[in-house]
Amino acid sequence: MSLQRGFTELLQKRLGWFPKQRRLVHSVGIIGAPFSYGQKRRGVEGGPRAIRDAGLTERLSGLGCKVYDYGDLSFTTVPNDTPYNNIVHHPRTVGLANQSLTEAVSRAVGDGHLSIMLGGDHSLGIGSVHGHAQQRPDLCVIWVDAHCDLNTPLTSMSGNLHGQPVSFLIRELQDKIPSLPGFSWITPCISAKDLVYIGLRDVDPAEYYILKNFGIRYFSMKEVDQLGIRKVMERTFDHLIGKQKRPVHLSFDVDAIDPSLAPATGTPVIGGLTYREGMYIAEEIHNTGMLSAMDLVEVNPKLAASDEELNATVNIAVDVISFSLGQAREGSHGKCDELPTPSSTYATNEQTLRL
Ligand SMILES: NC(=[NH2+])NCCC[C@H](N)C(=O)O
Ligand SMILES: [Mn+2]
Ligand SMILES: [Mn+2]
Repeated sequence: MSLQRGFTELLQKRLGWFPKQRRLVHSVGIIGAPFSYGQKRRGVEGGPRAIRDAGLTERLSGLGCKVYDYGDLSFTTVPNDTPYNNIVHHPRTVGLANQSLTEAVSRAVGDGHLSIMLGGDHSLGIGSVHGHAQQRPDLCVIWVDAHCDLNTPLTSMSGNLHGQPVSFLIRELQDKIPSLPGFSWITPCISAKDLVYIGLRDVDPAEYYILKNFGIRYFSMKEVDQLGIRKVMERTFDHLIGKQKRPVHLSFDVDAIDPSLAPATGTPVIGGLTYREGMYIAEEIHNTGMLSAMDLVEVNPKLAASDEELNATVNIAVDVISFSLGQAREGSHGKCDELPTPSSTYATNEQTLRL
């Protein structure tokens, strides 16, 4: 990308030569969600800042996206937020955060943007999908993650709500979900058939029960190995989109990528997606033309053992977003629409020199 931009800038400076107006790819709305109460390791609230500092806006603008930054949401820590059932931590704080995220995502999509939510922990998936669904009730969800985040408040062994968001979203599961303080506003908004997982490799017993008994489609790392990422994506789209196009919500947990590549995250699991598999997923989702909102969550700068680890993780996060928004390894149209000829080069060079 920077090579391409560098080339264009060089042509502009040296030759006074301008390519045709770049094609506008997307109008995107960025929402920062610096939130960590869905799990116990502080630091993941620094995700939005780290991802922005790595140049997200510039990368997206360079792709031709029109970027609108809604800034960071400010979340309230509810006092006396006692655990539900002595297990589930910070229910009121997590519930309230997701309520305001719902509004923010709904507004961004309502304003005509493709919503990009920067987490924060994955409990934020509740509000992001919920807010998206308020505008696009026919959406489907691709959840790229080492974990399926499908525990209910009654099955969670960790008590962390970032391991439970999907259970609040699926209609068929609702008679299994207790009423949690802080969560009364939620209405489930997807069916089990509207969801596909990619990258799973750490699934709890109750989560496996749900995957199997509710007919949820998933491609664990085993299927990625067996089929290859190309077939995984083909089958994902066959299942979710088929002939009837519909909006896609991509919820990307950075721990889907192998921890040797993206180590700064709270629940790393060995044996993850390669960089190339991660980018292939993002490229193919972009190619559907149906991406309407996405999440990039669980980047925890405080868990990086060095600057290299932090940069590696954050750069992958920016790459996943950029590839989902149209960056392509083969290069892309609209960057260079015509080549300068010797005569146009000469003429514009003269002009530049005279100025
Ligand atoms: N978003 C995540 N990183 N989730 C990890 C969840 C781990 C575990 N299954 C749990 O319920 O606690
Ligand atoms: Mn997750
Ligand atoms: Mn995960």
